[in-house]
Amino acid sequence: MGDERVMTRMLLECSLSDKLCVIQEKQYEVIIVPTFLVTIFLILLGVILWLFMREQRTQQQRPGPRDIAPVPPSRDLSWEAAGCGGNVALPLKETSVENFLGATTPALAKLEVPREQLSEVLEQICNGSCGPIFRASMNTGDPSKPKSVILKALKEPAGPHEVQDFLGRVQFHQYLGKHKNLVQLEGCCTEKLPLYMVMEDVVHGDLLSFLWTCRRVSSRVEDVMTMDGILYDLTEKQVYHIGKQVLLALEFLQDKHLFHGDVAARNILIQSDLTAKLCGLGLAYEVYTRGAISSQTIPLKWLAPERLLLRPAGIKADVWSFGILLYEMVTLGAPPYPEVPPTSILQHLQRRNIMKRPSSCTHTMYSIMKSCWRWHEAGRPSPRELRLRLEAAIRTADDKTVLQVPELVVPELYAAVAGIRVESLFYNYSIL
Ligand SMILES: Nc1ncnc2c1ncn2[C@@H]1O[C@H](COP(=O)(O)OP(=O)(O)OP(=O)(O)O)[C@@H](O)[C@H]1O
Repeated sequence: MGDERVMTRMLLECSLSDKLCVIQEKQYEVIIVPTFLVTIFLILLGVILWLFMREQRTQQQRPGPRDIAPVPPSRDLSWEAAGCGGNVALPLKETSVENFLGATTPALAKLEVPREQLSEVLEQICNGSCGPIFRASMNTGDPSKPKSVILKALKEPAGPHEVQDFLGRVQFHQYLGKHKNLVQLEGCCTEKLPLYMVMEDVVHGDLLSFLWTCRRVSSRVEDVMTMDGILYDLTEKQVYHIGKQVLLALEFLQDKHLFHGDVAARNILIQSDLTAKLCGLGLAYEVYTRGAISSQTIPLKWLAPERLLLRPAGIKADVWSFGILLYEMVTLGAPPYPEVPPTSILQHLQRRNIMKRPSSCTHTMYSIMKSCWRWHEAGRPSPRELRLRLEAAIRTADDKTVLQVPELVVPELYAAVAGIRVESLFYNYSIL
């Protein structure tokens, strides 16, 4: 150490007693190293601030759930859904699908399900708006307990826009989080093509098929029909029970400044204990990304007047459709306004016509339906108010008489009267 000091002093050409030389000798420790450290610190601080401000700017540019200002939907009110990525307006910075997946997937890493875990595809259920929907088996780690899941795939070939839209849908589910009356995202496979959303399997499928299966001649409770552990009968009380769960899901969406946009029996999944789960969240995703529904359209007979008139719509349009859903349930899946052609529905409503009370519907339930079908949104109850009315009605509702409709459904006829393309009905119903 001492030798080193003498050497340094010799190099600096100063004597051992020279005080200034001590400062010069220690300049590395006293001046240069701290200055260097402070400079590094300032550079790091600058980078962090820049990253923070960039993040803030992108968040402001993205129309998030807080700034949803409903704007009118597009003029195209056909019956056909435009589907996944059909009309996504987000700017696409990455040009290749691989680049895009590489840049986006870290955000979804938490949800990533290793593909090896998805052992076998059991069946294709239908073609959804983004691509085929499969039922598959997922390895849970315990070979004796494989789990059945639903895989919503992105159809191939897919371009960057479709990929971006699909990933946006996955992130939307992630944003929504869990609610027991919304179909649940379990994970995703998004690191490479083909892309999948992994959803919980709601085994008994959609409510419309369930309602059709409930149709039968007999009304005796002893003749209760079961299949795969589900009871195919429905009482007034159960109609309220299912309706209440749908309203809880709508309240959840409303709290997030969203609305569903396509409330109908075909978009409700049902479990054997009659737990109802709202699915078909494609339009809610549009509301989330754009603040309004524009690229997809839904069957006209479920739409509130403001939607038919292409005016801004919100949760009260869902309330209108909820009234139609009650009608669907109490008639065991009859098409709404059977005597009105789908394209004349707006004129029909403009003449202030609403559906008559079905014979199977009590006056209490019909008065709830009528409150949903008030022309002006402001006059309709909120989902919460409706739920409270349903909860009050449940207390005195009939829990014994099984709803019955003897006529069986011919899907093609139903589709024509309801104004739905028969291929877009994912029905899976059995005549018991
Ligand atoms: N989790 C699920 N469990 C059981 N069946 C399901 C599930 N998800 C979807 N299905 C079946 O697939 C059909 C279509 O589902 P869904 O409407 O969610 O798909 P989609 O056409 O991709 O809609 P969107 O684009 O609006 O999300 C349902 O009616 C149902 O029969």
